[in-house]
Amino acid sequence: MTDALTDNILVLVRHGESEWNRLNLFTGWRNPDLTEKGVIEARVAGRMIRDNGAKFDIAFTSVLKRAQHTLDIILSELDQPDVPIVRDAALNERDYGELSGLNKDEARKKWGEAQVRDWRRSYDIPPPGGESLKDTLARVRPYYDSAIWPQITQSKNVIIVAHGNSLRSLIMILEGLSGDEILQRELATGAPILYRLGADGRAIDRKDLLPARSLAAPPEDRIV
Ligand SMILES: O=C(O)[C@@H](CO)OP(=O)(O)O
Repeated sequence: MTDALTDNILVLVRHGESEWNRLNLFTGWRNPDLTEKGVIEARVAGRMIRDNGAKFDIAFTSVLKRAQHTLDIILSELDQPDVPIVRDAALNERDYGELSGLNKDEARKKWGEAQVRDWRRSYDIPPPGGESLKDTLARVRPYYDSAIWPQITQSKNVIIVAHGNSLRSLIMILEGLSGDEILQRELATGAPILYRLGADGRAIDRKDLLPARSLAAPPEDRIV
């Protein structure tokens, strides 16, 4: 890991806590906004990124409110409100299909712990009518290659604010991880990950900016 920030900086941030994270509901493509805690997490994320000296040329996010709102707050904390923003459904959370809007504990009671775990954290088992992580990667990868990577090759600094599973897909691409390897990684809400990338598009180093205890909430409260 190096402290110096040079060209080809890519920052990933999962949105702050949403209303449905708080209610423990499967969310997917549904569109709840941030809670007050989520707004604070986004502000803290912006300050952590600012303290690391990152300046951005372009931002990418999904078409969902919780990610867009988080990005707006981060850019305002960075005092860079004019950074161009590209919004695309390719960066949306994986579609949870028929589970969308259901309570996660109720779902465990109905279908059993193992089945729900397979839907949530297997690589290639989709929930009924929804997308697996493999399906999500299949739409994130071409978008990364055609829209995001060309910006990075022009030495643009890029920030992406998205969702647990679209970000897992990006991390697989950046770190060259397998489906099994990525499933060990839980992404906390509002926790920025800063990458410096090499010419092959792979990460040269990674810095996780969320300290063990943040002003907003300890990381273990943010795994939802
Ligand atoms: O509900 C969702 O859309 C996601 C992210 O919160 O949940 P999970 O962690 O089960 O993939």
